[in-house]
Amino acid sequence: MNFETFEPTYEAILADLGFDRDDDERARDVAAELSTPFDLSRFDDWEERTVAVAGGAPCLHEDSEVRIAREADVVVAASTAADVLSEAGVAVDCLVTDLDKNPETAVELTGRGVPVAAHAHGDNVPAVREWLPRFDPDHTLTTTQAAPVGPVRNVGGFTDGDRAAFLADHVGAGRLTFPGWNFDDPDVGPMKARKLEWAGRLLGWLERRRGERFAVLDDRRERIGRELDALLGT
Ligand SMILES: Nc1ncnc2c1ncn2[C@@H]1O[C@H](COP(=O)(O)OP(=O)(O)OP(=O)(O)O)[C@@H](O)[C@H]1O
Ligand SMILES: Nc1nc2c(c(=O)[nH]1)N=C(CO)CN2
Repeated sequence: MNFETFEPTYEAILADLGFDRDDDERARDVAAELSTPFDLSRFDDWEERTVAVAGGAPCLHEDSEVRIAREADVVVAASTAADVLSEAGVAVDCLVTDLDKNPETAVELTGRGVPVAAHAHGDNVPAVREWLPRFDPDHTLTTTQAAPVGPVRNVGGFTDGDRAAFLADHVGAGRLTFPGWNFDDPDVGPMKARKLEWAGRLLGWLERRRGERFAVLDDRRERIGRELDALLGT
C-alpha cells in the first residue's frame, strides 16, 4: 500500500487515539537522519509463500500457535513474538517493532543479518535515537506512519502486528496466517485495547483488498466490515 491510500485511515487513527501528525513527522525525520535505504526486493522470496505474521498475545506460547508459525514458509514477528518464537525454536525471518519492548532482540537480529523493520512515531523518538544507531544499517528498514521521506518507508499499518501484515502484503506474500493474536485479551490496558481495535480494522481492510479471509477475524468480520464501510465510504 502507498501512503496516499493509507492517509485517510491514518488521519482517523490519529483523531481517535489523540496522536499528533507533527510529532510523527518529527520522529520520521529523526529516523531519516539515522538510516539508509533498504531494498525491499530483499523480500522477493516471500512472494506467493505462506507468511506467518506472529502477534504478541500470550497465546503464542501455546503449541498449536507455535506450530502455525513453524509450518509457514516465512515468519514475520511483531515485537515480543520474536523472542517467544526463538525460544520455541522457530526461526524469525523479520522483526517488526516500534522499539518499545525488545530493542536488544533487534540489535541481535540485525547483527546476524536478519532484517528488522524499525518504526518511528511521535511517542518513541528517544528510543529511535538510542537504538537505531546500534542496528546494522544493512539489515534495517525504517518505517513511519506519516508520509515517507528518504529511506523511511510507509507501506501501511499501525501496530507492530498489522504493520507486519501490510509489509508482507506489500512485497507480494501469498497466504497470511496469524499465530499469537487475541483481540479480546482481558489483560491489556485501555490504550492497548483501542490499538488492538485498530489492528483488527486494518487487518479487515487488508483481507478485503486481498480477497482473502483471515481466520483470526472470523468472530468479528461483520462488525469490522461495518466500521470499514463507514471509514472508507464504501
Ligand atoms: N493480545 C495481544 N496483545 C498484544 N499484542 C497483540 C495481541 N494480539 C495481537 N497483537 C499484535 O501483536 C503485536 C506485538 O505485541 P506486543 O505486545 O509484543 O508488542 P508491542 O510492542 O506492545 O506492540 P505495539 O507497540 O504495536 O502496541 C501488537 O502490535 C499487535 O499488533
Ligand atoms: N504517535 C504514536 N504512534 C504510535 C503509537 C503511539 O503510542 N504513539 N503506538 C503504536 C503501536 O503501539 C503505533 N504508533
